[in-house]
Amino acid sequence: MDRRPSRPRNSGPPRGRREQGRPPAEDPARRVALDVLRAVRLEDAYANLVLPKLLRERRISGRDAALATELAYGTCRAAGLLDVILADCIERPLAKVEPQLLDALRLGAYQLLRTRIPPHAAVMSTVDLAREELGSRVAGFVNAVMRKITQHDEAEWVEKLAPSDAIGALALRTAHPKWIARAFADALGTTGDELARALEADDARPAVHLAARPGGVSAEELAAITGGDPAPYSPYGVRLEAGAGDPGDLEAVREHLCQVQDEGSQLCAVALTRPPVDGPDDRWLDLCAGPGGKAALLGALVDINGGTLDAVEQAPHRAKLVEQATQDLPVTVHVADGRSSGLPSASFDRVLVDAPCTGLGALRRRPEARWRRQPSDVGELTKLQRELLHAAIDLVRPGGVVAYVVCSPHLAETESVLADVLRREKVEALDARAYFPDVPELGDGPYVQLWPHRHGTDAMFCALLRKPE
Ligand SMILES: C[S@@+](CC[C@H](N)C(=O)[O-])C[C@H]1O[C@@H](n2cnc3c(N)ncnc32)[C@H](O)[C@@H]1O
Repeated sequence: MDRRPSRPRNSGPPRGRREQGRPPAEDPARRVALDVLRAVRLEDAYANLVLPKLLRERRISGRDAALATELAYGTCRAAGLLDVILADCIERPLAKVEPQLLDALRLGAYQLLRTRIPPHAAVMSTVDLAREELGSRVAGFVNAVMRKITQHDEAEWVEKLAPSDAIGALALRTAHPKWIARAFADALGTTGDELARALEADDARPAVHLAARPGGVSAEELAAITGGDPAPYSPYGVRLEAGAGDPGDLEAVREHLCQVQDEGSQLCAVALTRPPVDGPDDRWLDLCAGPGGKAALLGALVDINGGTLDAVEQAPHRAKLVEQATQDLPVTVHVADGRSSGLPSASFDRVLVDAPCTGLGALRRRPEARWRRQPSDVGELTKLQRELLHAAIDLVRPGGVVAYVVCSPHLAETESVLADVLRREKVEALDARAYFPDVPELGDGPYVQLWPHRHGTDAMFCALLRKPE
């Protein structure tokens, strides 16, 4: 690789002389953020797994941890937007900029455009970090690029660089790839400002939601213990403020009184339990159980009535997580492909298919995911989704209920899967809205699509099907 830094466009002579030669400031927060960006780039790591690990290892807490979190997650989330702006400031294509240097530039650009960090501090700290990474030869270049970015605020940059089509412009403004903005538009329509509100909500930091373990504590008690608020819709939900620290550290989570679980996920799991069924109702199945969030909720609910839950998970390490999440519940974990689990046909009263999906509904929680996912992922997943749903319909008994759930609003993974399966199977689609009581804005049914901007949840989709007697 050519190791010369690229020259910024119209940069003139570097203005960073004052900083050159100065020893790098102690800057643990930015250092960690940069290391997260590197792990995401080089190891396909998940930022929300790497960051807490690095913070623990380096004993970073308090304000430094909060800053590292804001910078690491924010930069990952905004990467595509930052790149469009950086590309305008640098003469050569970004693909030709050294990757470590590009990480530092993205981190700096994020600070300049999307935080209240004073510009001089953002510029100087970025120059320092880049110099630590790559030596003094890059200092002038980084300084010049950063100063170029300060010439406009985010809104001005977006106006300058946005494509002419409405969805493309909205995608840039809300830091989404265009294909994802289009998938949201397909599900929501493009009239009014709802698409903009959906993409904006998807670009914001989400609150942490907890689910109180049924039969353990109530949501009100959990709220009092954790300092959160009872969630508006889930009978087990508690919402904590965004940025309230690592929820895994909460004593209530460690003691299995509750788990971290989006309120939308809670609602979809609970919806499976709500349609009445004639006859026995004590054998439930979770066909795609890892890492075990919904299995823990369902296991606790079925336990109250003396029933059992079977939990199938194909990936052995994720099956272990299901075991851990459900260790004191009547749950049997099977490591198997849900399409050929070996479990007996027509033997379960309720079956959940929480199918593998693009996760486009939970982009808020997985900062880098929007830039990693590709449109080509969708086709492969929808085949698996259809096959798993057929298997679930085989496994449920006549009169029993199947919930098909995905964390995505993409129509190919939601309505199209249902349309295809309903053409081939004799099952009745229930009006799922009836089993999300008091949840507003659920559309025309029969399926439920939750949204961050409407419900404050992930964009979970839920269909409920009944097998005829
Ligand atoms: C959306 S996640 C399920 C989340 C889980 N229900 C929860 O609430 O924690 C989908 C899971 O399905 C698993 N999976 C993928 N293909 C599978 C298959 N053919 N059979 C069973 N599980 C599968 C994945 O490993 C993943 O753990």
